[in-house]
Amino acid sequence: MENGAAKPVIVAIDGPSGTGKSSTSKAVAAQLGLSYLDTGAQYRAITWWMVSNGIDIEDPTAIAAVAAKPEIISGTDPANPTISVDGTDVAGPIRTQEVTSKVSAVSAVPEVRARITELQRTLATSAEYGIVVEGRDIGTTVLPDADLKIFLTASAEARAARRSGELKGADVNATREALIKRDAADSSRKTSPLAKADDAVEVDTTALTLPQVIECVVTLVEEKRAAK
Ligand SMILES: Nc1ncnc2c1ncn2[C@@H]1O[C@H](COP(=O)(O)OP(=O)(O)OP(=O)(O)O)[C@@H](O)[C@H]1O
Ligand SMILES: Nc1ccn([C@@H]2O[C@H](COP(=O)(O)O)[C@@H](O)[C@H]2O)c(=O)n1
Repeated sequence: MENGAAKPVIVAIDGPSGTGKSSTSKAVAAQLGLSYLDTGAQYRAITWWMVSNGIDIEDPTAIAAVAAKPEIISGTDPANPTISVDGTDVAGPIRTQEVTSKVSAVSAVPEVRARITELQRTLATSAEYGIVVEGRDIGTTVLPDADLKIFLTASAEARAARRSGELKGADVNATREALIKRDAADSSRKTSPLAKADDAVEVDTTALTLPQVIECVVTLVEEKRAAK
């Protein structure tokens, strides 16, 4: 950990599924003494609540009507990121296949995005030493004035291989199709789609190891900090 007397720095890391956003962001934040926010976990948490409360995921009006109800709390320590809904730890349940398959429909609802975006901005502005925020629309919508914006990419094949390794032998082709489907839904929604900000630095991670990506991002953050 290192934070010294440096001014707070806000880093936005966006990109499609499986490009390494969470692994990279957590490691960079830990190495530089910054907070860390996984915004996908927040969208998964509200999706988990909708499913648990019998809300019809195919009905955006029904989702919008209850979007303000669940209390979602994110812990931003990169060594122990937490996520709870109405006081219940949902770190495990939000990673189920059911939530993964439904999250894009819930996250496309404008009232859900407005609610979650507000939470994200509050956390980002209150981080004492700065924060690494990872998601799909951080550089474009949530924190358009971030000090540094990174857009991670990787081939669908590399991302599927990474994910199926993580899911202990899941079928690579099925995993690849599921990733592509979720990216298409996230990129084509009307409100705040997955997109690279014009001023983001694009890092193609296909041929890079995770430590190489982390080193690349740490260097970019240090350069920004030095220039502040
Ligand atoms: N450069 C890399 N080389 C090899 N494996 C990697 C690399 N980056 C990440 N991984 C692995 O790929 C998997 C997905 O990474 P991670 O969860 O960080 O991606 P993500 O972009 O946050 O995905 P999602 O948006 O779906 O949550 C993890 O098992 C991680 O360890
Ligand atoms: N800024 C964001 C972050 C995430 N989403 C939605 O959440 C889903 C899950 O994200 P993971 O990173 O945990 O895989 C993602 O597919 C998006 O639907 C978002 O909309 N905006």
